[in-house]
Parts: sequence; structure tokens; C-alpha cells
Amino acid sequence: NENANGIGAQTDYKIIGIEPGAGIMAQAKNSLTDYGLDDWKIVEGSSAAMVAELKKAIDNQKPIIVTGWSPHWMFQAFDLKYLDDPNNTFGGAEHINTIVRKGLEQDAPGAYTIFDQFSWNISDMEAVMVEVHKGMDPAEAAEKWVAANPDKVAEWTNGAQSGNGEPIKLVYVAWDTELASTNVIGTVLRQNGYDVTLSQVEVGPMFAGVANGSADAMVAAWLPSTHLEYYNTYKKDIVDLGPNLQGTKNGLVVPKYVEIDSIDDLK
Ligand SMILES: C[SH](C)CC(=O)O
Repeated sequence: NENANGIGAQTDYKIIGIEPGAGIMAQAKNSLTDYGLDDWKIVEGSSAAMVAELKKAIDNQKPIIVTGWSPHWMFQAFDLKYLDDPNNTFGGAEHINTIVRKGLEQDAPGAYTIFDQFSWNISDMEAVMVEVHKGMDPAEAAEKWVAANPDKVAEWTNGAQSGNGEPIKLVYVAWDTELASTNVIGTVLRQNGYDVTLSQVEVGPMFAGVANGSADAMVAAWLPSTHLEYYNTYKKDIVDLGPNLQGTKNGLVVPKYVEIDSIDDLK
């Protein structure tokens, strides 16, 4: 069944996704069912591969549909739009929560306080993401942001006793958003006397690691819908410190030159 603008034939009925375990991939698969897109499929890959394909399509002004989320530097690098989601398959505005292991408050009270007070906004995160996109090492981009935002960092460290070299293991998934947030909070903890290591994992192991105590914390729980399944699986074994960022968004994203405006138009 040809759709209104031939977008199916032009994209070989493919939506370019990211890692299979990502919540946005489950949402994208649900959208095929919710909108009756029987001919379409979600291509699994990685965040980096998705963005590389997006850039290649845009360089050649070709149609492409990707799984996208905000904040993301790609909205500043390319002229993109979200497809309307009238069935609300991708949920509304979300938040990203900080999750720490049980026992951290006793073992590293200063670190616990900093995690609990960690909170920043979309423009803060985008500032770090854009530097990383332009080629700066994520740790360096984080140090630059921390140095440029002493007042905000002081809110996070307010009342936190300094560490004495206690190890803090942070886990994260290689999404551009979490590369920024994990390096920033890691820098602040390091500057406050903790021996911080960052470990890149997939989504499941990220939640599992904090739940079984092999990791101390992560700042990457997309809620209330994107990571709901993981959250429900592990919630009795983790400590949820609430949002560190508000107002994220997930959806299907196309370059503005693609003449469709809604997921409905893919039928
Ligand atoms: C890539 S972010 C929207 C988080 C996720 O989809 O799991």
C-alpha cells in the first residue's frame, strides 16, 4: 500500500533505530502496531550509526526516518522535525532520573548528597553535547562546563562532605545525552575527593549493575515510559533519587525537507 508521498518506497520502508535494548526502540516497534504500519521495519544498530546514516541522507538530500530524542546536538547540526504522534505512542515530555545502589548513602554520604542534588536543564546538557559533537573529549567538555558553571555546581555539592578517594563507579549507555551527563557528574565527584570510573554498558546491564551493587550509580533512567520495564524489573533493588533533567522528548524524526508531518502519513 503506497503511502501519500511515496516515502515508503524512498526509504525501503525502513526506520533507522539505535541499540536494540533502548526504550525508544520498543516505542518505535509499538508505533508500527499502533499506526498499522505493516510494511515498515525498525532497523537496529547504534546511536552513532543512526546519526551517520542521518548525515549521509541529508548530505544527499535523501528521505530518511530515524528514532530521535531531545536534547540532542543533531537538532542544532541539522534541520529536523519530529513526526506528529497523535496516538502518543512515544509518550509526552519525560525526565531523566538519577539511580544509585542501596547502601551508597552509608558508604559514601558525600557522593550520595551530590547525586541527590544533581539537577540541570536542557540547555546545560546541550552545551556539553555540542562540544563533544565538535570533537572535544567528553571528559574535557565536562570539565569546561563545570568550570563555567560554578554556581550550579555549588548547588549540587552544598552540604556534601568531601570524599577520601572512595571509588565511585558510574555506568552509562553510549547515548550522546548520557555521555554528557555522566562525564559532568563524574567530574564534580572527582573534584570532591572521589575516585570515579565511568563504564559504558547497554541499558539492561546499566540497571542490573546498580541493582546488584557492582555499579554505584547512573544518571540515565528515562521515565516515566522509556525505561519503565527496566525500572519495574529492578525498582526494589535500587534507590531512585528523582529527576536530574526535565523535558526530554522521544519520537520519529525526519529532515524538514521530507514532506510528511505525522506518523500517520507513513501508512
Ligand atoms: C536513547 S534515549 C531516548 C533512552 C532509550 O531510548 O532507552
